[in-house]
Amino acid sequence: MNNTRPLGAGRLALVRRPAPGLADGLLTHLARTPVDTAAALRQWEEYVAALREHGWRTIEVEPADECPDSVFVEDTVVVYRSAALITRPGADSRLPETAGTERAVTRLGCLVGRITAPGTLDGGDVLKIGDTIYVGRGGRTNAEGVRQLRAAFEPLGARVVAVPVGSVLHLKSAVTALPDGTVIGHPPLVDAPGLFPRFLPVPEEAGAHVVLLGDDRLLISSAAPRSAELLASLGYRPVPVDIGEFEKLEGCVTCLSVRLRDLPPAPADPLGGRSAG
Ligand SMILES: NC(=O)NCCC[C@H](N)C(=O)O
Repeated sequence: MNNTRPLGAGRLALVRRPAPGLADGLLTHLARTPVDTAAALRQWEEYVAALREHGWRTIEVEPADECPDSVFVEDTVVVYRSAALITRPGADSRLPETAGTERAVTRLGCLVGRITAPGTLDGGDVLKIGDTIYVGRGGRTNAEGVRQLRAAFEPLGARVVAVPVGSVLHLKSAVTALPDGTVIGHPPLVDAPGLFPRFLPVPEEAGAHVVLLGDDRLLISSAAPRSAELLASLGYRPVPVDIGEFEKLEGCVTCLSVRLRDLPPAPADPLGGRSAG
């Protein structure tokens, strides 16, 4: 067994540089505390570096400097196989964020669809586990958004499961999944854990969010050391990152990137295929 991972071998993540007005980002469940924009930029750079160090090629979506929340790029698109569904964010101030994301996924050769009014859907409400797509129906994603997601992806082979979300901003503020499909979450914030076939409680809110870096590595907030310890005890290798300035704005490790899978190879791309983990 060896630990080498070929760099640039098909793992691709979209990221978006923080807007100058980041500190004015939306808050729904948290009280506002001052955000240090310079520290946030450093944290974002370290987050991007962590993706790269673990074999991900990162692509910067063009900045949306007029939108304070644009760094949370995950909310603007949902990718399943090679189809990219551009969202219609549930907060009006975030609507202009999608245009740049659409240009980025179009350049990557995705089939592009759009959530249209009156549907709303934030990417943070969508958790994919294999061909099962859980979608949170909450403050940002409405029933019409769920219907449009189903109509877009079920013909491609997905099964869409709607999950009520009440205590947190997005479904993925409450739960994410381990590489084996086990859903993890901090119980006080998970409205319906029984909807998931396997559910593992974690001791911290920030410990509910992991990004699968590949192999057994999990990107996790440094604000969740006890959850990281739990995951390490299960044979995973947590990779902690400090995203404290984004957590003040109800962000988490998942929402700062969009990991792409199953994209067709782009002929002009010297790296070839992009099947991501
Ligand atoms: N997917 C995510 O977890 N996104 C976080 C978005 C936070 C931002 N302040 C918002 O309220 O839209």
